[in-house]
Order: sequence, then C-alpha cells, then structure tokens
Amino acid sequence: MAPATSPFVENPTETPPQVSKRVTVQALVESPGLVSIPSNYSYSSNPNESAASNPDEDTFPIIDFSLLTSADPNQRSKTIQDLDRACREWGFFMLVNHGVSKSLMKEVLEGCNEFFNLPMEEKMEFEGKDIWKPIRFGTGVDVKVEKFFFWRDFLKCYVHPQFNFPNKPKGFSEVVQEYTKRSREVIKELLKGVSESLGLEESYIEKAMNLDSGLQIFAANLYPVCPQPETAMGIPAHTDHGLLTFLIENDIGGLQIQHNGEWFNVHPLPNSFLVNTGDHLEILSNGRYKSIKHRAVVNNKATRISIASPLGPSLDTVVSPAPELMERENRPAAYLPMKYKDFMDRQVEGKPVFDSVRLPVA
Ligand SMILES: O=C(O)CCC(=O)C(=O)O
Ligand SMILES: [Fe+2]
Repeated sequence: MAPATSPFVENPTETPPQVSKRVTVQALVESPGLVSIPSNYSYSSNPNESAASNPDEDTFPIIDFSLLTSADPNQRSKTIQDLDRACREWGFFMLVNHGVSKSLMKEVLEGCNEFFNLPMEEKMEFEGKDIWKPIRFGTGVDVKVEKFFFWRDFLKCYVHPQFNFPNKPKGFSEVVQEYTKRSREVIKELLKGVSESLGLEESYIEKAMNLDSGLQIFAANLYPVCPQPETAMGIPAHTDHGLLTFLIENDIGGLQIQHNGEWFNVHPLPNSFLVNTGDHLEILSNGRYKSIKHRAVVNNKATRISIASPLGPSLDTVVSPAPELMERENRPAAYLPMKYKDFMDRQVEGKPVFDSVRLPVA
C-alpha cells in the first residue's frame, strides 16, 4: 500500500519513489528549474501510442440540438438520422445550439481553474484513493505500466443523484450544480433521440437505465504546461463507462479520438459540447454504437482544463442489450448483463471489464 505521506494515487499501489513527495503535476511544474520530466512520467516507449492527424473539417459530425427538439417532425427525424450516423460512424460528435449558456460554461471552466489554484492543503482535504469517495482530488497514475504517472491532476465529484461538491472556491458549487443540471437535461433529451435512432420508444433509455437516479460525474482535468509534451501523456487511451459524456475545454486542444483505427485531433467548436458514446450505450445498443477510445495529449504552451460530465444508468441497474432490439434484428446478445456498480468496481480493480462482458459475436 502507499505510505501515508504519498497520497495521490488513483489506484491502491506502491508509490514510485521518484514522486513520493511531489504529489501533483501542478506542484511538479512549480518546482524551480524544471526542464525535463521525471522518468516515471515518460510514456513515449508505449508501442500502442501513435501520432494523430486532423480530420477533414466537414467530416466530423455536428448535431444541432435545436433541430432535435424542433416542433417540425421532419427536422427532428432528419436529426435523429444524423445522430444515428454520428454514433455509428464516429461515436463522437459536436453538439451545437444546446441552450446551455456560454457564460455558464465559461464560469465553470474559470471556477475549475480557481479550484486547482487553491493552496495545496485546501485541496488535500479531498484527496483519496477510493473511487466511491463522492469528492476526490488527485493525480493520474497507471499502476499497470511500471507505476507510470500521467500529466494530469483531477477533481472528480458525483453530482447526481446526490450532488457532492467542494465548498470552495466560494460560490462555485452553485455554478456547477446549475451546469450539471442543465447538461443532464440536455443529455436526457439527446438520449430520447438515441432511443428513437435505435428504433425504440422515445423514453426507452430513460426508463430502462433509471435515469431519474442516473449516475452523473463532474470530472475536471488539469493538464499543466509540460516541458516535454511528446514524452508525457495526459490521459491514455480509454473508453468512458457511462451512456453519453459531455466534454468542454478551455480552447487549448489536446483531445484525440480513435476513428477507423487511426488517431485524430479534435478541436471542439466554441461553446459546443463534445459528446461521446460510452460503454453502456454500446452494451444497450448491442454493439450498434461503439464506445470509442480517446486520450488527451499535453503541450508546452498553455495549461489545459477539460471537464467531462458523463451520465450513466443508476448504479443498481443491470445493463444488457435491449431485448426489443435483439428481437427486431434477430441478433443474439453480444454482451453479458452486469450491474453498473459492479462494472465500475471491477474496472477499478484493473480488470479488463468491458472485454469480459463482450461476447464473441460483438
Ligand atoms: O481532457 C480530455 O480531452 C479528455 C478527458 C477524458 O477523456 C475523461 O475525463 O474521461
Ligand atoms: Fe474520457
């Protein structure tokens, strides 16, 4: 187990000696004369990581939320078709005209910046290893790759069905409560469209996934300026475990997504939400919508902040492919049923959980 003096580990493990006293990336970059990164932040040797290119501007899907909620049935059904294509072909899209105000999004990003700039001892109050801790501050670590550390600090809070958030900086909790409430409403509306795009009744996902007590997380990521950006990694390739994730960032760029086996840089349009499908939408849709791998790289120019807010089923929901879908398509289940909480618990134990629920037909 980690010694008590080195608290910032995402998974219980021994803490590498190189960083035992240097607890966050932010503290590391503030140390005088840092010109190169400590060896256990060095990621370039991983053979699975490859360079990314930019997608053609007009190929990355954009969904106009106002058309999805339009009173004109033709516009709505056309948008549902676009949504289907975006989820099938990319698993990522930009959502525009979503109605969440520009000023609220800006306030949330600024508040996160203020939170990360609080004195260390104030943030330490929220430090912890237990993923079920409702408010958790820490730094990214990968115990599987030789105790490797990522160039990322984070604040992760469970914001629904119960709202948990630090009481500082002053007034920030209220801002985040409003932001997560508004984004949850938009995700729920999108999931109505997704239900229809799967040929299910509009409220299918909401009911089957018990979204009234669905798990929503507010995950703020801080990627400080890195002296050797090509060597470090912000977040390694992963999929998100919920249904849909909303992502915003402070216009710095760094997200890369996998598409047809290649990596692409994604720069969201100003004030848009970047939306991606998660593991449980893949399971529910019996593999029609794949949960797409993505990662965040770092840079040597400016600090990047991103905020991911995924919405998933309620923790006690057992998720399996929608029976109506399997019947209609005459396809067997490609995934085993599993309770959402068990799925998350297993993931933390480092087990390849998504691969273990996926059956050979997927
Ligand atoms: O920072 C980013 O762009 C990605 C963040 C992310 O994938 C996550 O928090 O799950
Ligand atoms: Fe993610």
